Amino acid sequence: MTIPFTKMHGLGNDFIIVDTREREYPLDTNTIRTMSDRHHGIGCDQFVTLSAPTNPKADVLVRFFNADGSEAGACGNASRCVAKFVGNNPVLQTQNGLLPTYQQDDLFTVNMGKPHLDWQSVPLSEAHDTLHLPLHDAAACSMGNPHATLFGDVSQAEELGPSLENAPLFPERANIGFAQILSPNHMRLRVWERGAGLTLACGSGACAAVVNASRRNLTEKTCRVTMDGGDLSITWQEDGTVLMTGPATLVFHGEFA
Ligand SMILES: N[C@H](CCC[C@H](N)C(=O)O)C(=O)O
Repeated sequence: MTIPFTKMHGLGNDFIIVDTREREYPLDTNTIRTMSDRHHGIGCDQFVTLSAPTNPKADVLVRFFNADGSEAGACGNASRCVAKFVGNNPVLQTQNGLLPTYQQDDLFTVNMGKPHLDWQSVPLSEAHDTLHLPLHDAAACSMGNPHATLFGDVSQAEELGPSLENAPLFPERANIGFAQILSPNHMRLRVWERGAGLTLACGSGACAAVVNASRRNLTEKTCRVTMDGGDLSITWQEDGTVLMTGPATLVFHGEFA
């Protein structure tokens, strides 16, 4: 059986999307890893499945898997791509709850929900102030997936990312953001992603970085985040939820043999 898929990206953070709403496909972890492999398969940072929602307030149920086959509770860039793929401003049902989406011209906004700020929710393996971890003085929060943000030099991502992703402090591993504050409303960010490595952009990582930076009074709650693949606009709203706005690009449709 061949598996139809759609290839999309958000600022170069790329995805395979398989729509199982009309028909099931054999998508075990091995198949996901093979399809995600850039040499033996199609290649992507994350693999995304769409299925019928179980919540009547949602339009589509979305699951996110890293290239290593591990499941992620959130994926901001992929959420914008799913909003474009499904159309009509769908509400996404995800592990992190219902995410409303809005399109304006060629930009897509996803309400990524509220960040989780306590150590048990990140999660950490022991109690710590999530604003100042005993690990490069990083700040941590969850956007439905674990994020740690280091403030300083973005060039350290490749050097420090692998060990920090797997640090004992992160029992579920973590996405590691390296942020440089440029102004109260602008930062540079690079993210070493859990299960995927260094990506050109990370939507949930950009949300986490703005939440963490504003908690430390390093930026305002509205901030432009410039990553290797381009810019996202992030706003941590008064109601506690985080808006992320950026592009979503369709690359091609295909069939995996
Ligand atoms: N690229 C995604 C993040 C994937 C997160 C995944 N690496 C994990 O949490 O395991 C984004 O745009 O938010």
